Amino acid sequence: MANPLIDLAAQITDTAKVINNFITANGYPQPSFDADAPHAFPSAPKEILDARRQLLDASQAIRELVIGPAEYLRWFSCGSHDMSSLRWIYHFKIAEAVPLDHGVTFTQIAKERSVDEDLLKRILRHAMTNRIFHEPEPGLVTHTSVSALLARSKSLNDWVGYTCDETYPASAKLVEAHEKYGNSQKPNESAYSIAFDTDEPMFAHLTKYPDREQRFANTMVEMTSTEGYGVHHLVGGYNWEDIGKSTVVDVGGSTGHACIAIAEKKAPDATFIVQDLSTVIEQGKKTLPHALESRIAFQEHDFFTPQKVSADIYLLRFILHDHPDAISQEIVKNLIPAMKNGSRLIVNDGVLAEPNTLPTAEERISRIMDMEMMTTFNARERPLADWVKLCSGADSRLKLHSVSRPEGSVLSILEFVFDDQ
Ligand SMILES: C[S@@+](CC[C@H](N)C(=O)[O-])C[C@H]1O[C@@H](n2cnc3c(N)ncnc32)[C@H](O)[C@@H]1O
Repeated sequence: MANPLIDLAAQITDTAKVINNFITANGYPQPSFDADAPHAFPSAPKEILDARRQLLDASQAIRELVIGPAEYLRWFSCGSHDMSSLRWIYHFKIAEAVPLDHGVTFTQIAKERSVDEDLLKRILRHAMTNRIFHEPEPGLVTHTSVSALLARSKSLNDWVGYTCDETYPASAKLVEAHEKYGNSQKPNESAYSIAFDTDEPMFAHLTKYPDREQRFANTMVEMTSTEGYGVHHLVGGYNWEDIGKSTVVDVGGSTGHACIAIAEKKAPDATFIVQDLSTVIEQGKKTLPHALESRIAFQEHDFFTPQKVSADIYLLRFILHDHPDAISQEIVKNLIPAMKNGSRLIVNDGVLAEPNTLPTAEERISRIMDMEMMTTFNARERPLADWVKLCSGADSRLKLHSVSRPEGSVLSILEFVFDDQ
C-alpha cells in the first residue's frame, strides 16, 4: 500500500456503506453504545459478513498504524488491567447495581454494593475507557450497551465470570507451567493446575465447586449463542432430516442445547441421549422443555469409560479440543465397543486453517481458542490432518466421510463412519 492510511480509510468507508445499506434496507436499528442498543450484529448474507470482516480488519490496521509500534506495544502490555477492572466489576456485581434506564451516583452504587467509593470510582473510570459504563455528568454512572449486557444476560455474565476467575489467573501461570512441565500432554500439568494448586484436570476440579461448574455450563450456552459458535450451524449444516428414527448420543452434551435445537428443528423421529457429568445432567433435566421429554433423555456418563449405549450417531461437539491427543483418542476409543457397522461419529469442532488464510479478526478467535485450550487443559485446536490422525488412529475402521464448515461457523462438521466390513 503506497498510502496505507488513505487506502485503509477508503476500505473502511466502502465496507461501512455496504453494511449501513444492509441495516437501513432491513429496518434494523443502527449500531450504538447506548444501553438499549442491539446486542449483536444481525444475521446477514455472506457478502455482508464479508464486508464486516474487511471492515474489522481495516479498522484494526488503521488504528494500529496510527498509534505506531512503540505506543502500541507499551499499552498493549498493560492489558492485564482491562481484565482486572472487569473482574472487579463482575465480582462486586456492579452492573446489577446500575438501573438500565437511568443513572445513579458513585455514592449510591458504593452503598448498595458495600464497596469503597474511591476504589469504585477509579476502577469504573478505567473500565469506562473500554466502554463499560459511562459518566454523562460528573459523579453519575449510566450503562452502555456493553455494561448493560452484564446485567441483562446471565449467560454472558457467567462467560465473563469464567474468563475472569478461571482463565485470567491461569493465563498468568503459562510460563511457570511450561518451565515446570514443558509441552506436557497431561491435563493436570497445565497453567490452570498451577494457578489453582490442583493435581486434577479442570473438569474434575470443578466438580468440587458446583457454582463454578454451573457457571462453566452457562459459558458454553453463551458461546453457543455467538454467531460463529451457534448451534444453528450444526442444525443447518448436517442432513438431520435423513436420520429417521436414529438414536443420537451427545457425549459431553452439557445441558442438552445441541440436541434440543436438532430435535426442535429437524429429525422429528429421532431420539436423543445427552450424556455428561452428574451435576450437569441434573441441570439439563430441570431445563428440558416438556414437549421434548419423550425424545430427549439425560444420562450420567463419564466419557473416559466404555460407551454403554449402542447408537446410530455419536456426537462429540466441542469436546475433543479440550483434551491432548492421547486423551482425545481414549474418548474416541471408548465409543468403539458400542459402534456397529455404519454407526457415525460426528465431530463438531474447530478445524484450524493455515496461518494467514483467514481475515485477522477470524484467525484471532481460533488462536484465542488454541491458547485457551493450552492454558486450561494442555489441549489444542487442530488442522484437518490431525483430526483424521486422531480419529482414524483411535480405530482404523473409523473413516472420514465428509467435512464441511457452514457459512459463518467457526466450527466444522466432520463425519466419520464406522466401517466394519
Ligand atoms: C466444552 S463443553 C462442551 C459441551 C457441549 N458439547 C457443547 O457443545 O456446548 C465440555 C463438556 O464436557 C463435559 N465433561 C467433562 N468431562 C467429562 C467426562 N469425563 N465425561 C462426560 N462429560 C464430561 C463437561 O461437563 C462439559 O459439559
